Amino acid sequence: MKIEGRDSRSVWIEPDGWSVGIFDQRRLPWAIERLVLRTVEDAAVAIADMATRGAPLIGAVAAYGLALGLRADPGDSALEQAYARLLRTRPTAVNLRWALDRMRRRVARLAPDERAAVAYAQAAIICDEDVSMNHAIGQAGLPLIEAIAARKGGAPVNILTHCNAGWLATVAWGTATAPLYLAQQAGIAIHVWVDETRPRNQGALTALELTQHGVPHSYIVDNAGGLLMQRGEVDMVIVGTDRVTANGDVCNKIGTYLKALAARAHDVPFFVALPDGTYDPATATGADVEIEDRAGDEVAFMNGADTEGQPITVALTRSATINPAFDITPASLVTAYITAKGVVSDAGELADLSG
Ligand SMILES: CSC[C@@H](O)[C@@H](O)C(=O)COP(=O)(O)O
Repeated sequence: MKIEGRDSRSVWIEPDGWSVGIFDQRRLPWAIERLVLRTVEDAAVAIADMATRGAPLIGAVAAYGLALGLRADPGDSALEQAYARLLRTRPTAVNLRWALDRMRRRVARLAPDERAAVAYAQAAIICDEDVSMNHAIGQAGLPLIEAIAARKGGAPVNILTHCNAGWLATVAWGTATAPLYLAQQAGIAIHVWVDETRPRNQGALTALELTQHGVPHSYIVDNAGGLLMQRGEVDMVIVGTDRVTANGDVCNKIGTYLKALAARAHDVPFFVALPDGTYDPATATGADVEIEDRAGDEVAFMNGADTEGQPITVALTRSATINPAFDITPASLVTAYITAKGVVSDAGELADLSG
C-alpha cells in the first residue's frame, strides 16, 4: 500500500537489520506513526493492544517476535517462553498459532547458535508467502466480480466489506481487498461499501487503503448494510476471516454474522476470502472457537481525532458493557470461500484443497 507516496508492507525489518517495524494502527488513519519492536514483549504488547492487527499480520508479527526472542536468547526454555507469551496475546485468529508452530518446528531441532538467523529467514518466508497468497486470492476472486460487472453492463459493482481484511491486516494486498484491487486494475467499475466496524473502527483503515488506491467507496455505519441490501444496492459481500473451522463455519469480526443473514435474506452472494493459515481443520465447528472478550472500555469510550488530527476520547456510556470481538457465521450462509487455489463452495472441497 502506498504510505506517504511509497509502497510499504505492513511489517518490515528496520535498517539496523534486526529490529522489526510496524505501523501503529491505533493512530491510523489520523497519524502515520511507526513502532519499532525490539523484544518478544514489544511484539506481544503490539499484538494484544492492536497496534498491529488482522489475522495474517498477527501471524507475521508473531513470527518476527519469536525471531527477536531467539536473537536475545536462543536456548530451549527461552524459545518455549517466547512461544507461550506470543500465543496468549489474542485467542481467536488461528494464524497466530499457525505461524508460531511453523517457526518452532523450523528452529527447535537446530543448535541454539543457528536459531536466530533461521528464524528471521523463516519469518521473511511467511511474509513473502502472505503477499503471494493474497495476490492469488485476488486472481481467484476477480472472475466473481467480472461476472457481476458483465451482468450490470458497465454500471459499478457494489461490494460490501466488513472490518479491515486489507493491506493493513496482512503483509500486503489484503485478502478480501485483493479482488477489489485487481478488479480496479482490470478497469472494472466498482464501488465499495465500507462498514464502520464498531468498536475499533477497522472500517476507517479499509477506507484509508481504498483512498490511497483511488478505489471509489463510501464509509457506512455497521447497521446500514441491511437497508442497502434490501434496496438492491449491494451486489456481493466479501469479508476476511480469523478462522474457518473443519465444517466451514467462519469466525470473523463481530457484525459479520448479521451481514451474512441480511445477504441470505436478499439473495446477495456472501464470499469469504481465506488464506491457508486461516483454515483450521483441527477445530470441528465455530462453536469450538474461543471468541476474544475485549475490554468493555472499547465500547464505553471511542477513540478518534479532532478536526486537527489530535487524539481525543469520547465517553459514550456509564452502563455495563460487553465486548465480544468476533462472531461465527455458519457455513450454510457462505456462498463460497475464495482461496489462493480457487473458489470453493463447501467444507468438503476446502478439505480436499488443503489435503
Ligand atoms: C485478512 S484479516 C481477516 C480478519 O482478521 C479481519 O476481518 C478481522 O476480523 C480483524 O480483527 P482485528 O480484531 O482487527 O484483528
